[in-house]
Amino acid sequence: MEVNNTDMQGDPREPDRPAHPGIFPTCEAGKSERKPAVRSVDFPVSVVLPAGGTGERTGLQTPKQFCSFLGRPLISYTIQAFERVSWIQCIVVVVARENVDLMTDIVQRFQHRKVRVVPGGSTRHRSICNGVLALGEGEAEEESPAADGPKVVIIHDAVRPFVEEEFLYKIAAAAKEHGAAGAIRPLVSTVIATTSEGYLDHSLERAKYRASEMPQGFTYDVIYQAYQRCTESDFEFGTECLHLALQYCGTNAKLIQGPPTLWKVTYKRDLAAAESIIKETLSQSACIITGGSAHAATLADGLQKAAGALHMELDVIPDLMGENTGYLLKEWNFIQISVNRCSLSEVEDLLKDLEAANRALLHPPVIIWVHLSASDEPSISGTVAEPAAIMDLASAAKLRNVLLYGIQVHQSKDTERWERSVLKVAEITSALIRERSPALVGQLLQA
Ligand SMILES: Nc1ccn([C@@H]2O[C@H](COP(=O)(O)OP(=O)(O)OP(=O)(O)O)[C@@H](O)[C@H]2O)c(=O)n1
Ligand SMILES: O=P(O)(O)OC[C@@H](O)[C@@H](O)[C@@H](O)CO
Repeated sequence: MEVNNTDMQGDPREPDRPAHPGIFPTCEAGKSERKPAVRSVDFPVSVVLPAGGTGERTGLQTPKQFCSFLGRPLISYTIQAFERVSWIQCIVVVVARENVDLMTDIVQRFQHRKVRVVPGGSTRHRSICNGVLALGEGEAEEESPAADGPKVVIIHDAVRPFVEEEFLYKIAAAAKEHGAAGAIRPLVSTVIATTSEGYLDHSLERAKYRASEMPQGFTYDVIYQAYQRCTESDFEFGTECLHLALQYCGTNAKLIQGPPTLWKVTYKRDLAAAESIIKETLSQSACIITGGSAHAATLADGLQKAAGALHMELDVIPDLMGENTGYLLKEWNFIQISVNRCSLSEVEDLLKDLEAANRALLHPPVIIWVHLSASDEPSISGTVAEPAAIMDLASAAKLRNVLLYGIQVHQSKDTERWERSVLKVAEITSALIRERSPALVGQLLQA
């Protein structure tokens, strides 16, 4: 099994690769061609997600792993990042005893698979140890774990939601080969030692050091024995599993430089950053449904031309039939254009399709109903949309975690005015998709 060994030799000042938060399934229909094939391991791998902390440094009452973004707790995003990896067998989530019921409810509500919830301890090491022991429950002897335990255990802070499958592969493969492996990142600040009086004692040469991040991987027997042999002081004050492997098992971890997305949510500002990344990732594309109307196709064409400046990729289709049904499985944003048709039947059909695809559990899909009044086309049912109708339908959709917005636009014969209207539709659409604001749900905005 070939593990890419250049990761460690990378220049610590190398330009960071663009953030690719791996929070969405890489196997989404129709998008898999945009992602390189991911590699798979051929040995059993399980995961321990320590989530038993209180998140004091956020200053919030709610532990950060349970803070919600777009209706889902942070930990659910992290679990999703692991459960979508086909070669991961079991995910043990370790939470404070008082949060076991809450965590069990989250697992059920978001239909997470392969997950076990176990009570944590008073420190991170104690929680991780509980998770490791839970994986090996069975006929474990003193110095060796249960025979049916996993070959490799990946340990990953539950508050690091943006982990990519390819990097998990690298860590698991290196752990299998070397007994332990860990993610590292270049240091941003220089590390200094202080005197007891609070003065500078000395500083470390930054180029020689790295920040230890997560995920980390261990062969099960290494991490199991490390926790069997470590001291109470390790349990109480330690922060580094790689150190335990070296200190108590003589296992020197292979270090692999990871992408910048491995950062840990620690402070309140990190929660805002995580929400921004999640929203950004959901907002990169949209599907315009024209219903086969020439006027709608003209508007769609104008929106596509404006989309580049709005950093969005727009696909235009007449309907969601045949091969276009794949959009229901891969797209998060839909723009339904109705021409001189105040009936919301097309939107109602789209809502039914989305419900059947069961996507809204993971993230709130967005539907933007664009009512285009074209003066030279016979009106089917009035030329002005009824605000109350869309408000009512949007309220019903919200209960199913689908966000429905409306835009009213008139196709002017004056080219300049029409171009301005098209640009305004593009700007409103982009903002609605990017922000997914609950406050604007059911509103009929004017372009
Ligand atoms: N007794 C503990 C303490 C921490 N953790 C987990 O270890 C990870 C990294 O720890 P950290 O970022 O320090 O989380 P908290 O301890 O919650 O944060 P704070 O120190 O601000 O309270 C988190 O997912 C946290 O939930 C744990 O499982 N059990
Ligand atoms: O110290 P904290 O509990 O905030 O976070 C844990 C981190 O120390 C840990 O995730 C990495 O440094 C890798 O060991």
